[in-house]
Amino acid sequence: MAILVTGGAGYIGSHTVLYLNQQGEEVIVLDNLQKGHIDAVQNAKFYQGELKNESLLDEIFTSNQINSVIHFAANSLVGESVEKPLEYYENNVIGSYHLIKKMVEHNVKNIVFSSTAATYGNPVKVPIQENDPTVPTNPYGDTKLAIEKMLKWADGAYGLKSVCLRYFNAAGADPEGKIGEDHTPESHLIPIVLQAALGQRENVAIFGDDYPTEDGTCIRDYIHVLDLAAAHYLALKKLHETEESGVYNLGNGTGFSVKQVIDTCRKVTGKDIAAIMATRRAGDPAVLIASSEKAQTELGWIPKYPTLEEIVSHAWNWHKHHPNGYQK
Ligand SMILES: NC(=O)c1ccc[n+]([C@@H]2O[C@H](COP(=O)([O-])OP(=O)(O)OC[C@H]3O[C@@H](n4cnc5c(N)ncnc54)[C@H](O)[C@@H]3O)[C@@H](O)[C@H]2O)c1
Ligand SMILES: O=c1ccn([C@@H]2O[C@H](COP(=O)(O)OP(=O)(O)O[C@H]3O[C@H](CO)[C@@H](O)[C@H](O)[C@H]3O)[C@@H](O)[C@H]2O)c(=O)[nH]1
Repeated sequence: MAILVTGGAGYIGSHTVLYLNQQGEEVIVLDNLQKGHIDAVQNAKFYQGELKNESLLDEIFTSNQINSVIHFAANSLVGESVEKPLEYYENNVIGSYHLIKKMVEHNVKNIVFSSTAATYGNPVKVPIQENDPTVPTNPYGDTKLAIEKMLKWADGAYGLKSVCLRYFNAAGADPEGKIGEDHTPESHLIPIVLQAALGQRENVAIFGDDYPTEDGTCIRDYIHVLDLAAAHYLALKKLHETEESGVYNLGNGTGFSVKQVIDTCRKVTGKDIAAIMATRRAGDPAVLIASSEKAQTELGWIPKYPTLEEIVSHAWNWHKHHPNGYQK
């Protein structure tokens, strides 16, 4: 039996495909390559196409023996979603609707869904627990919450079992350096700081230093991309064993401010990275830190690379050797 990975040519998807290969699983990838890279897909049957292409989904589900789906494909940038909310509802919510509809029709009963810390909005407390209020501060988080709800109702009506994984900030790269992070244009903090370390940018702009945090900059919980990959595999196992749906946070439980991330990158790279102050980016909550106790207890998930130094080192290894990402 095979696992269908949507968005498997993207950053987290490609690392998960690599991890699934290492576990001996057969993997099929669907990606429209709007953001992904074909060279990031290791050892999987590849379909280039859209989530909303129902006839393509029919072909994928009929010509392969798929018993589970891991669903990464989405638009996923907080700032962009504030500027282009309708694109986010169309690609994320409507795209997922077509996928879920086709899963139900083809009797595929298990899905692991990429949700996000952005479903919480400004947390009422940190570390955040799964049953804390979900009040997104940006359209992106709202689309992910809508998909979680669609999955919940689909479980009740059709017995479609889902695990929604609310990841905090994915970072790092394959420790062996085979694949890494390449978003174009790049908007994520760690790759931007490392591009500055490589001299590809003059400096890093810090988006706001007037947040209610110790140094005034936003605090995030950075989690290694391969630890996320491992959690998907554990989530699938749990779905097969228990046939119960669930929602889990995935983070390390430690927060780092933007300034602390830049300092760690300076330390790891040995480069003098210039930073300038800029205004706040719309939609950013001040602090996001996970409690992942539930994932640890119920999925048996233990992050293998929990320190920010390791995460940045693996990212730096990738960026140093692939300064232009997947571009030849
Ligand atoms: N990067 C993070 O820190 C983070 C944190 C929390 C949640 N997530 C979620 O994880 C998932 C993966 O994130 P990522 O950083 O790897 O993003 P990414 O942009 O690198 O990967 C998404 C992939 O999906 C593909 N895609 C998008 N829309 C599609 C569509 N309609 N049909 C087919 N393919 C489509 C893109 O081409 C891309 O390869 C997303 O759902 C995102 O919301 C990411
Ligand atoms: O040039 C930059 C880029 C980012 N930031 C700040 O750095 C922090 C992290 O930003 P970024 O790396 O863009 O990640 P987030 O906006 O926190 O979002 C990521 O993490 C979320 C979960 O927390 C996911 O849902 C999103 O998909 C993923 O992009 C934020 O405070 C940004 O304002 C800067 O100050 N300067």
